Order: sequence, then structure tokens, then C-alpha cells
Amino acid sequence: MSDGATRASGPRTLAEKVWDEHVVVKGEGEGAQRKPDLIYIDLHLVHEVTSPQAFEGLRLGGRRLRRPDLTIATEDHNVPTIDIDRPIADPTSRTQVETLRRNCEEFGVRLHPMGDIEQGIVHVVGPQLGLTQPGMTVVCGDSHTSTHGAFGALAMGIGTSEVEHVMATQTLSLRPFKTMAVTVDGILPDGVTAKDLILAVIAEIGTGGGQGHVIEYRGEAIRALSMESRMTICNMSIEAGARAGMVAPDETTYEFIKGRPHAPEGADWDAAVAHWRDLRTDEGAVFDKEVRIDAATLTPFVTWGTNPGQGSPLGASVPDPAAIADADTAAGVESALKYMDLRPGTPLRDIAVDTVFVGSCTNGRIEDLRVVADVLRGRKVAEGVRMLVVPGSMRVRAQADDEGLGEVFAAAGAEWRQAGCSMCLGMNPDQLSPGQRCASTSNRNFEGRQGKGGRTHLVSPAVAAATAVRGTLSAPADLG
Ligand SMILES: CC(C)[C@H](C(=O)O)[C@@H](O)C(=O)O
Ligand code: SF4
Repeated sequence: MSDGATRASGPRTLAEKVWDEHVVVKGEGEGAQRKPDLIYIDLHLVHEVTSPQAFEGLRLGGRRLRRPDLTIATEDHNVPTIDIDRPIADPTSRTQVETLRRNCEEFGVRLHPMGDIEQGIVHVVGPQLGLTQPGMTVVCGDSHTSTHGAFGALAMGIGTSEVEHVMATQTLSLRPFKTMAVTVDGILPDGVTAKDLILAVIAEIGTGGGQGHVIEYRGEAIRALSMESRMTICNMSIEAGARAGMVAPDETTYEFIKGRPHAPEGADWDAAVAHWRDLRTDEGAVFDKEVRIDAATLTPFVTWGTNPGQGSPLGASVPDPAAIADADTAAGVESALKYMDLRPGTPLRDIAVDTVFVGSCTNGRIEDLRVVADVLRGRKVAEGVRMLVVPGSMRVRAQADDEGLGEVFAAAGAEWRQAGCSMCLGMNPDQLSPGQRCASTSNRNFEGRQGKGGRTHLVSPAVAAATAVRGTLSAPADLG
């Protein structure tokens, strides 16, 4: 952290505490001249997209994997979500997945391949196995590694060369970050979810608002959230430009972890919880930046633009660039509306979609699927709308089926798929065609993100489900 080591004796933030516990070698120097610290990594998550060159680097260097036991891999980005027993049709995707399989075999990495009950999106798999725990350092060659910060872990996305460094040494050379507090006072109103909250936060602070910072989410509204919801929020920290997002662990955290395959047991559990209880920002600790939000002011929130910060309350209208004073902002809005084919002043509720995607590491967990099923039960997906419901992992899918949710999706006319990143990004067969418009529970709405020429509106699972029923952007309350 900015002054982590110098603050070691005074009050520290949660992020500084976790950082300090993992310093192997402290960087020399002060201020801007300070060299990076060498940080120990407790958990390394791996997927097919960012690992091939790293494994290749190890091979060329004649190195082994330093800690295969702290490394785990899953197939997620390139996998199809239907016909998973057939060979992958796309040659690039097939090569990626086959390469991961070969590498994991050669280097002794545990891999959950397609069809395995623990296979799924890397950020769903870690928490579900109880691998992600408070106070850990967690890395993955994937920006949404910030998800794991929901447990009070310091969890960061890293680049491929860093992936190789972690594979070889189980450490990472890191420059201290700044700290930021996002405090959400009060309680979220009925019908307002974690996704609405984080979209509203990003709209307020901007996609660069968290740059260089680790964000700690605090306050009554955050404490009231489930682990799934906290993961949704931490997941999108990266869309505010932050290096990581964190929530201090509490009873909700311990309850989620307890009994999972990799959770500590017996005396180890007691010792772990005793340690975890210290993982909170000390009274009097200073954040480099602070933002306060009143939960009571929030409503369902959707994006209309081509970055996650271009969003508004569902009850608002498409903004008018002519009414925006700042010229750069106005130009950005104008070009976004052109790509999105939206006219200023159109009520957001009037925007018709042809596709609805429920899934991704933001909103592909069991709680999200329950919300969607609650809305869809006894209803039908609107004519002309295609709805994909994609579980974040095969374990989530099995649980959803046990609870009868899969039947609800099918009865409503939605496609109930196998696990993977799916339509969150155009790396597998689940893609939008040019000009198609999608209400999506994922986290990125960049041009072409869900397929070339596709248009994305980021929404919560509740809004996605209601939109599927009405055919236009809607909240469950609109269904009457
Ligand atoms: C493919 C991967 C490197 C990428 C990421 O880092 O986030 C992907 O998961 C994404 O969401 O865009
Ligand atoms: S679900 Fe989407 S955001 Fe998450 S890891 Fe996969 S591609 Fe990235």
C-alpha cells in the first residue's frame, strides 16, 4: 500500500494488513522512487486464455511449477455451452483448451475440464471450492480476479508474464497501491440489488475513478449483502479502474466458507476464524480517497452506452449529448449512442431487446439464478426474444436443477446451458450478431464485446428476467 510499511505500527486499512502479511522482500527507497515489494501469492487461478505463453516460458526456461498445490485451472472462456461432449468446433478455441489440458498434465496442475462438476468460470470455481479465503493473496491472468476480494482477500488480475513469474516463484513483484473507501450507508430499497449499486458507483466515479487504488466497500448496505452479492460488487471494481476490490470478512463470510471442500476444519477452522476477525480496517486508518453513497437513493440501474460508466437509473431517459457541458464527455456520449443506435430522450424502459443473457462471473451464481427463476416462474419470455441462462459453474447448474430452477427457465422458453463465460465475451459460440441488442448481466459493454456489432445493456439478474418477459428494459415491478 502507499505507506503500508511505515503505517505498520499505526492504524492500517484491511488492504494494507493483507499486503503487509505477504511481503517477502520490501522494496528499497521512498515515495515515487520506491522499488516494488516482493509479495507472496497464496492462490493462483489459471484458465486457457492467458496461460499458454506462461507455461511455454517455464518450459523454455527448464523450470518446474513452484507450487502446483496452490495452483488450479479450469476451462471457461473458449468452451461451448451446448453439446459439450462433442469436440470444440472452432479451431482456435479447441487449441486453447487442448493446450491447457496438455500443460496442466505436464506441470502437475489440477484442472477441471468441460463436463467436470467443478468446471466453470474461474471466479465462480475458487469461492465455490472454499479455495478463496480471507486474508489471502489471489491472482489470475484475468482482470475480474477482483471478485475474490469479496472474502477480504487481496485479489488481482495479472498479465501473462506475471503469470509465468508466479508459476515459477509463487511470488509477484508489486508496486504498492493507493487505498479507497466506498462507503454505502443505509439499506438498499426493495428491488435494488448489488449490481444496481455497483453500476451506480461506476457511473458516479467513472471508469477511471478507482485507478491505482484498491477499493474497500464498507458501510451498512455492504454488511447486509450475501457473499454472492459482495462478489458481484468486487467483480466490477475493475470496471471503475481499480486494481482490486475488498470487503472485510464477517459472519456472512465464515458461514459461506464453512464446510466447503478446501475450508479449514476443526482446530484449524477456529484458528483461521480468529485470524480473519483481525482483518478489518483499524479505527483511525486513513484512505487515500473516500466516496460515500446513500443506499436509499438507489434504484434499478442500466447502461445505455459503450463503457460500464455510461449508465442511468432505469426510470431515466437516454441522455442528450447537446445538454452535456463538458465537450469530451458529450463527444463520448454521442459516439456511444451512435454505436448503440439510441436517440436522446428515449425512456430507457422503451428500449427493446432481442437477446437476454444471464450469466458470467458477475451474475452467474446460484443466488442470481434464483432471482431470475422467481421472476420467470409462471411467465414466458417475450416473442422474438432469445434468452440464455448460463450457470457460472457446473456445480451451480446442478444446484439450480436440484432446486427446480432449470425447469422454470425451460418452461419460460429460455435456453438453460452448461457452464462457461458464454455470451459475456465473443470467444465462444454464444455471440450476438451485428445489430442485435442484449440485456446482459455481465460486466462489460464495450463495442463488439458480445460479438461484432452487438449492443450490450448491462443489467442486474432481476432486470434481465423482467426484460426477457416484457421485451423492453424493465424491472420486476413493471410486470404487475
Ligand atoms: C480473457 C481475459 C484475459 C479477459 C480478462 O482479463 O478480463 C476476460 O476474462 C474478460 O473478461 O475480458
Ligand atoms: S465471465 Fe466474462 S468477465 Fe468473467 S472471466 Fe469470463 S469473460 Fe471475463
